[in-house]
Amino acid sequence: SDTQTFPEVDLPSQDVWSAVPPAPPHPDQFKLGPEALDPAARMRALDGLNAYLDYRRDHLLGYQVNEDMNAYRQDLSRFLTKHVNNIGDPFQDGGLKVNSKIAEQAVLNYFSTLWHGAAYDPRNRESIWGYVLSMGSTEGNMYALWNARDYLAGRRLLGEDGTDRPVLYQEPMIANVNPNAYKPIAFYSQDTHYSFAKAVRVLDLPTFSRYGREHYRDENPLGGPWPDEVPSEGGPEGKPSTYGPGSIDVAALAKLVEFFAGKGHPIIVSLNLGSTFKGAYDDVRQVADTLLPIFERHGLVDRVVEYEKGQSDRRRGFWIHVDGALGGSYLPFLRMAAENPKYDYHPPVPVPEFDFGLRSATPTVPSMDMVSSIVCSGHKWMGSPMLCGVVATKVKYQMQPPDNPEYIGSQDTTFAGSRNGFTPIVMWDHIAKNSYDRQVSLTTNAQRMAEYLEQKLLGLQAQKESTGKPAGWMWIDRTPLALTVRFRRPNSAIVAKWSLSTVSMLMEPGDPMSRRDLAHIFLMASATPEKIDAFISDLHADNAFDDHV
Ligand SMILES: COC(=O)[C@H](CCSC)/N=C/c1c(COP(=O)(O)O)cnc(C)c1O
Repeated sequence: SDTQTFPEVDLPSQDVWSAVPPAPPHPDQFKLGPEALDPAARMRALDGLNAYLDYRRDHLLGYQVNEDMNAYRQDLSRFLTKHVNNIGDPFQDGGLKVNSKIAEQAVLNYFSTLWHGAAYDPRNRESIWGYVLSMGSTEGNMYALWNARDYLAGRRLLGEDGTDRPVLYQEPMIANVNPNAYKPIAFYSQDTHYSFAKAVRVLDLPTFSRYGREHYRDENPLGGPWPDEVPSEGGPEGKPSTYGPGSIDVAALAKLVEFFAGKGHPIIVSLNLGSTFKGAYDDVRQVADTLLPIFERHGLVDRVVEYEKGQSDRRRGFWIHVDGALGGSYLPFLRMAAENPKYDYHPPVPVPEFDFGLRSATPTVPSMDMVSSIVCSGHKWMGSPMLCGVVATKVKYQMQPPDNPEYIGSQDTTFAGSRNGFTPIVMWDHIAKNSYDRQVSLTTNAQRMAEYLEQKLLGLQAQKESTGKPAGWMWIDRTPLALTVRFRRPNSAIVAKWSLSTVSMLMEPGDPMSRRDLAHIFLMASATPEKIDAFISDLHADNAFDDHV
């Protein structure tokens, strides 16, 4: 336990669990027009919205959000008296001096160390560059896929601008030997967050599924029609992946990657570290060790990219991205807990490796760093009143930006234009208050809360079974080390009260009789035993599962 005292969780004093939910604000109260609102009416609207959101905050269980605002109000409200904008590169001060880049740099270097990379140094191509996101991990994932696409498409790297004309998306010389040399293909599993379907659309980056259907129609190495995404691991006794843990099927991924690498394509693989519905962790170590021999076999470990006038550079032909939206910010501490006997923490399965320190080798390829980019959200595990996060890659992968806007006094190396300057301060403050030791206790406590919830649900299920419900009636399931537990969807009132996230799943694809309506709870730092008990007591009501069979 940490000696440092911490402010109490920033929750209202009233007894929220039995309180009647405040009415949602009425749209008429918020109608805006040519005239300013009467001051009293304006405050009534804001007061009503605030009371409503306080209640919703105190009952949020269904999403990966830590609602403990950790006294940011006391310490950081002064930064709301100015517009703070980190436009441009985080490590270049730029022309807009009202920026918090000093905090952003500290946050980035903290994650570089946490993810076993070297702190940023533009002269060290292995060091870690990144920036604090103005959206959430959707922005980070989109940026990482954009970086991967252009890196593998042979576009010019940052700093390769010694040419006699502006290097704006200069194309490489198309290798006449391999017409697919600069046509990267993206792979991600069926449990991947929907932001990837959006990102590949925005970037016009072909997935193996799209490119396979368009160019290799009847050649799916898995047999049958091309699947939309890489299959996730199957369930027990050969059951489909709907019964599975939610992690990627590495053997299936290897077959698909082998096929496209064999056709000469460079490869982009995105892996989940805390998948959206099941909280599963893809086995990054197994993927890296399995794919490296394939990359080596097809000349993707080291290749020459040639430009006109005899210019060229050497780079790899593959990119592994880790979507650590959820797990990127707490798994390092779970690993510390498992590795240091002083914490007396014994995980049920090994804590996955995933970061820049992960290296693979083959008999003929010496130790090689395998992860090219990592993302994590700040508003999930850490907790933040506004969206934020970190995207990180290595200096050696940075691309020449599309333009060079002199008027911002910095290179335009990020995704956004204006960038949030408040959230780097929030992330900095969170980190400054939470030592590694404290983080270890927070993350092991979350594991205990997940186990606590699971036991409570199993107890309720036993009661249901004793009154005639079939065995396993509540469909309770938890992937090992996941921060979420999934179970039968309760009635709509309970779903709304606790902001549960729900899905309807055909457990046997194509069989409507196998439909399960499921909900899940994420055990974030703000999911206290009192909150869990209050939720469980709602499930004991006779009608708790009424409007969903
Ligand atoms: C249904 O739940 C969600 O969509 C949540 C976001 C809402 S909770 C903050 N997950 C977002 C997410 C994202 C996108 O992150 P955000 O853009 O920060 O919402 C990327 N990757 C994974 C594995 C995710 O789970």
